[in-house]
Amino acid sequence: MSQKNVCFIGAGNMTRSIVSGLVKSGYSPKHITAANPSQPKLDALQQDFGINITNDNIEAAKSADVIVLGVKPHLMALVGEQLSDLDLSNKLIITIAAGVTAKRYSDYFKQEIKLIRTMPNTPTQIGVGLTGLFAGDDISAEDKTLCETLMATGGEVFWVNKEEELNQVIALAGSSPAYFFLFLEAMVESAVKSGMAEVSAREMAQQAALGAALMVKQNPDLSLTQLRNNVTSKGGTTAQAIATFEQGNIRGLVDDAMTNCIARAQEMAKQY
Ligand SMILES: NC(=O)C1=CN([C@@H]2O[C@H](COP(=O)(O)OP(=O)(O)OC[C@H]3O[C@@H](n4cnc5c(N)ncnc54)[C@H](OP(=O)(O)O)[C@@H]3O)[C@@H](O)[C@H]2O)C=CC1
Ligand SMILES: O=C(O)[C@@H]1CCC=N1
Repeated sequence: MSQKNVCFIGAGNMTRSIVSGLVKSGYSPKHITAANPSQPKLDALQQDFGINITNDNIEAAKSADVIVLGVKPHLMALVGEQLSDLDLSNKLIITIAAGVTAKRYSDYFKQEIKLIRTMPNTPTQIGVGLTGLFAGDDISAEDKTLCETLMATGGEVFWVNKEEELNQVIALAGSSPAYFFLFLEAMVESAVKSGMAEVSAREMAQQAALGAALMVKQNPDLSLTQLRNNVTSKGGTTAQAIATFEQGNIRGLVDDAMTNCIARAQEMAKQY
């Protein structure tokens, strides 16, 4: 991969995940800079990955070929204002923010910019992430390849044809690691309530989750229902657990959660 200078504006959770994926895949930390107002997260990134750090967004962006916007959506206007005096015409801007539409960025940065919208997730930090990507017709094949190559260091990439489809990527992959963590939390809480040590309960639940995820991935010809049925003996223990989930309308609950996730992204798109 050609080593472009990449800067991250904002050094929070998602920036850390992407930087980790990049460096672990062999991207030179000398070509990576993170900018953040407070110091501790920057220090941790420098210590863990050897990247350059600064408190100055403009300094970071000046020497960058690629600027990754890693701040919360409500701060995007402020960051755009801060960088608006720079000539950004030769830089590729990648945003990871949920719910800020591509057309808003030219207003924020007060100039036409080359922008690709992405939706990564935190498993990117260990190379098993998924990033949804959207580029308008104005973006060159070269810039698309550059963005894809950078984001693919953290796992799989998936281009969407319409910008609205990124909201489905949020519900399915950007936000969803938190759903699975919630499920594991609930399992561990139940086991602890029954008297098991938390550390043992977590170990068993996490190994079962890992095994289940790998079985799904390694058996693309088996339906999810088949994989579930293979665990579920008639009149047995799993059947009782599954019946309890179904009685609690787990499918309806998941549908509501994902629908509300998408609705929030749509609401944010009007807000920011
Ligand atoms: N977390 C996730 O799983 C995912 C997040 N995203 C998107 O990533 C973006 C960041 O989320 P996340 O990493 O979770 O958030 P974090 O709060 O962890 O990180 C945001 C960072 O931005 C910094 N910051 C605040 N103001 C500025 C500024 N003016 N200039 C530069 N940096 C600034 C904050 O610094 P300080 O703490 O010092 O205020 C903080 O370190 C969001 O837009 C979100 O939608 C997308 C996919 C998944
Ligand atoms: O919760 C959020 O808004 C961000 C986007 C996807 C994951 N975290």
